[in-house]
Amino acid sequence: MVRVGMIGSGSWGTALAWLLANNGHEVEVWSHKEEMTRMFREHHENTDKLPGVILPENMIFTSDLQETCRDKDILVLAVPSPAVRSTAKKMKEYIRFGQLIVSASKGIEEDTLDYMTDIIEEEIPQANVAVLSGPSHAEEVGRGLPTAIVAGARDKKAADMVQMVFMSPVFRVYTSSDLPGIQMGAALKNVIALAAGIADGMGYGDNTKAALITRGSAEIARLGSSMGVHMETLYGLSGIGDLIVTCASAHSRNRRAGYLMGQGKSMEEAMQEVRQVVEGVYSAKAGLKLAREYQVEMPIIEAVNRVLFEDYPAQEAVKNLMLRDGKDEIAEWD
Ligand SMILES: NC(=O)C1=CN([C@@H]2O[C@H](COP(=O)(O)OP(=O)(O)OC[C@H]3O[C@@H](n4cnc5c(N)ncnc54)[C@H](OP(=O)(O)O)[C@@H]3O)[C@@H](O)[C@H]2O)C=CC1
Ligand SMILES: O=C(CO)COP(=O)(O)O
Repeated sequence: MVRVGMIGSGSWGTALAWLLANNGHEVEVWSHKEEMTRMFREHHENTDKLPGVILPENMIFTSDLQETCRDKDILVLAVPSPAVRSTAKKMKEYIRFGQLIVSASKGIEEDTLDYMTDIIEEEIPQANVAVLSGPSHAEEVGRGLPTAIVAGARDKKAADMVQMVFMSPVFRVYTSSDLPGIQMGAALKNVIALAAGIADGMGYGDNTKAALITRGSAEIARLGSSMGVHMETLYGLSGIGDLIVTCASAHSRNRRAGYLMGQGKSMEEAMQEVRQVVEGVYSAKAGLKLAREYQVEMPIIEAVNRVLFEDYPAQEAVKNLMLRDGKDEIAEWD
């Protein structure tokens, strides 16, 4: 048994708290609003973001960040990516040297192009930082449906610790040393999922979806290759695995937001209707900045940016993607 502090109590923090409690660990859950803590204390359930997943009676809920960080073997940071830096800043003074913090958030910071683990390391230099990522919708993890995921860390001991703590008969955890590769796939799949959702919303078919997933994966691989991440990671659980689930699942908020935009809603209207964090909207600009910095062609990411931020009609964006100059898939002719 280890003591875990769950920092963030949206759908993902709630599902992970449920999983870890089922694994026999002592879990304390921090919410950034008192009203959320009251909801958890009263119902032992996140009635707003993950109804139906009942947390144990003995689980502690609080809005006191210091209390959640104190005396914990592991802290899991599961807040939306735009809130990771500010939350890490607040945590800093409560973290002891070498304390393990696992990032469960998916995103790239727009201004700095930092991954979530970079932000945590910058803000809390005394921490030992890891990441957990892969195809894992909270709605399914919270029902105990078999899921496989990757735990990444710079040192093997930290990755092994995360694997040991999270692993269960319904949650299989692989370890990895490729922190950038894991987080690049995690952030950019959300942008491609917006495109897949837009295509669904416009009434396109499975062929279109398969094309977006495959060519989206090619874009991410091109960038990954320029940035020196491992291709195995991008073709693994946190890359193609998460890309598939996010583009296809009915649970995906990114796909749903895209769907609403494909049906004619604005980005703001779609985000409001989804009522949960749509990370692809925050990572889209970061993806485009990286493409420009590393001079990599990323036409789908570019098209999503135009539709999101320039009011560009989705129909035109699809037409432009289809009518780009003919390209090779492989060009090793004799
Ligand atoms: N849901 C999933 O299936 C998975 C999610 N993730 C990742 O987990 C992260 C969290 O997403 P998820 O739990 O799904 O999001 P949700 O939309 O379910 O919940 C977000 C929660 O974060 C709270 N919040 C908003 N701002 C802050 C802040 N500044 N500090 C602390 N909490 C804040 C929200 O509260 P309020 O009501 O005030 O907005 C809300 O309770 C994201 O990066 C996501 O990509 C990863 C894997 C799976
Ligand atoms: O990252 C996720 C599943 O692995 C969640 O994706 P959505 O944010 O699109 O729901």
